[in-house]
Amino acid sequence: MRIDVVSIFPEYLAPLELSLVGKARTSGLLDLRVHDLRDWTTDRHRTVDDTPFGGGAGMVMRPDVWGTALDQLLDEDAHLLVPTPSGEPFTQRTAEALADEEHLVLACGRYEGIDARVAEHYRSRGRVTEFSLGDYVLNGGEVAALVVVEAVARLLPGVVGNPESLVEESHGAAGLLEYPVYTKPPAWEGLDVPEVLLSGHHARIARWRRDTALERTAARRPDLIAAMPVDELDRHDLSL
Ligand SMILES: Nc1cc(-c2ccc3cc[nH]c3c2)n[nH]1
Repeated sequence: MRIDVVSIFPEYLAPLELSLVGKARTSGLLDLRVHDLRDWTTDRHRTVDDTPFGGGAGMVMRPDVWGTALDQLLDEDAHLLVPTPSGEPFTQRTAEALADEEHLVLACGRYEGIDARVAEHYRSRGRVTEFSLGDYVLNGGEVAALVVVEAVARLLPGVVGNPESLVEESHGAAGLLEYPVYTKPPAWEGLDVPEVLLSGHHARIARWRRDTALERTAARRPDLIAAMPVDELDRHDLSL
């Protein structure tokens, strides 16, 4: 998979040289290229923004500079991803779908955002997804790009050492939150590890983990339970 990330702060993406994503790049599993949007400017000051039509505070990123950059980076099978507070939610399902694609291009905005005509223009030429990480406002799209690259890269075959660990995870196939995990020592600060986990009884351990995941999900994310298909609820012995 190839991922291009365009930003006026390319150094923000430096953490993607580390750990699993860094190894995926070195091994060739992931072809990740980070670009400075200002490399596509033509004026002496390398200007990427201007004042907003209609007035208001802040600056807006110019469509022409983005257009020059994206015309160069987007090929016919590329999927343009634009982080924005007004986008559709980015979820594990989104990551799973993106992990099957050949080429992603992440356009990281700053200031008050990117001129709306950029997404509009490229929608007429290929796939564009404006997405949000959640209902809070960041100062730019770079943090969202870090999240997307990590969430997608870890799903690529060969990136995570033990693919089993991708099966049982939060918001995984069961759509439940993860159960709590424990390791040695068995007692710490007067707190013990749940007995069942020391029993070696795999069926009971599996049941405890599923029940605890359900309890956590019902308590912290009732929306996930409400969104669960009826046959899934039945599978978890849940009836609403
Ligand atoms: N979920 C979420 C995305 C953002 C975001 C994304 C891009 C830009 C550009 C300027 N401000 C931005 C904020 N905030 N929160």
